[in-house]
Amino acid sequence: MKAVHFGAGNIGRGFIGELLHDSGFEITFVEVGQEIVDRINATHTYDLYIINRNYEKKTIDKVKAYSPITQEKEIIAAIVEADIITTSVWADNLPKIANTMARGLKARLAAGKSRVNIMACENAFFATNILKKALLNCTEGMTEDEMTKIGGFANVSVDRIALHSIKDGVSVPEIDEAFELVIEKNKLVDPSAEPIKGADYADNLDMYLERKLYMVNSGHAASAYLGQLYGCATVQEALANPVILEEAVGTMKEAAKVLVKKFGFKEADLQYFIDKNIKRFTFPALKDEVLRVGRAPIRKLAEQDRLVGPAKQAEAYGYEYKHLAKAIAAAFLFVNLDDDQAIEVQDFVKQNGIEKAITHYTNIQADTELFKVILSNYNNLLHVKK
Ligand SMILES: NC(=O)C1=CN([C@@H]2O[C@H](COP(=O)(O)OP(=O)(O)OC[C@H]3O[C@@H](n4cnc5c(N)ncnc54)[C@H](O)[C@@H]3O)[C@@H](O)[C@H]2O)C=CC1
Ligand SMILES: O=P(O)(O)OC[C@H]1O[C@](O)(CO)[C@@H](O)[C@@H]1O
Repeated sequence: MKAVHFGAGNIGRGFIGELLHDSGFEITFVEVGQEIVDRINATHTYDLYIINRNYEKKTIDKVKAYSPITQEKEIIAAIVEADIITTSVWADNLPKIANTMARGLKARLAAGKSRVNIMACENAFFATNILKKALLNCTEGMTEDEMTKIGGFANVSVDRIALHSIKDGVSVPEIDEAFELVIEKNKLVDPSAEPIKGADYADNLDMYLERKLYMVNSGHAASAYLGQLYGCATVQEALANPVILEEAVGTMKEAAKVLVKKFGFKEADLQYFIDKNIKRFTFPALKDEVLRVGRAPIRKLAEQDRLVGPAKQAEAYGYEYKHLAKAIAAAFLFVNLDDDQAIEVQDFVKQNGIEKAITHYTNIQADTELFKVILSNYNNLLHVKK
């Protein structure tokens, strides 16, 4: 079986690549980083390291890689022959891969090939739908009809901590042993076939996506943003501070209350889920930088994303959101001179003031209680900043 995966980064090689390999796929990566492409093609293998098993090495074989800049013809040919197509390039980059993927899918249609499962494995709500939109709107412009004829576009929820270190000048993935990949079953080409071993298959993806983004990612983001304010370099350092731990767990609990109401999750199950994830975040051998976990704050402050999403829903249900509001306020103070989004937020706040920034990035209106709580937290946190 053959897989084409766009993005040979931490999740691409460290998570999706591993599962595809273990499910019996030969993988063709499509990757803009030439050094990663060359490294993969040098041996047609790559290594990954499992953090919780004392960084045990695992070698993934039967892989090759193409550059989308110089090898589009080869990528199109690989898409024609693929049994599955996946991505992990960042949701914002999906429009950038759309033309090549559309050309491949159109060539596949022309060749009379069967429908293929397509999944965008990104931390975003219904990322595969975002990819579909990009395929519709790109200059290559696929129609809805063409997409239906050639693809089973299944959304997924992606949960694994995948970091990297640099070995011989190239990044190598380091992964947490625990993971969860939930696949939208009814959108698959054959809903009764389970193409990726180790994944879960569900019809109601909303509840799993919200549990992942609004609980795992809210607590993680809160640790990163507050951690930086308290002078911590890693999430592990941050969560060793009981004040930050309480805030991070608080965001997860506030989100959990919403999910119990909305989807009927059992409170005890979500409490277990919180404890399990705090254990994952604080695993002693893990050194996860607040700069990585807090990266791209504009994406993380968006209305539907990990902090504002649950806060708005909590407000609508009349539930508490004080921890989420504090984490949102802290995100507005996140500094990383290597992160374009962090720079943009800081510049926007400087030029327009925090009030305008809150509404601009979160779409939370100034006349709401949530807005006021975020604003007062922001002003208090200015004094904490180290
Ligand atoms: N790292 C993690 O622990 C987790 C990451 N995710 C999600 O997975 C996605 C990827 O994250 P990471 O792997 O951490 O990032 P990464 O930066 O390590 O990997 C992304 C890869 O995509 C490549 N890329 C970017 N644009 C491309 C294009 N146009 N064509 C081909 N390749 C392209 C980059 O060069 C890079 O190698 C993101 O959406 C992230 O939110 C989800 C859960 C956990
Ligand atoms: O990848 P994002 O959306 O920037 O989120 C940061 C981190 O959150 C997690 O999904 C888990 O909390 C990661 O491991 C991830 O990389």
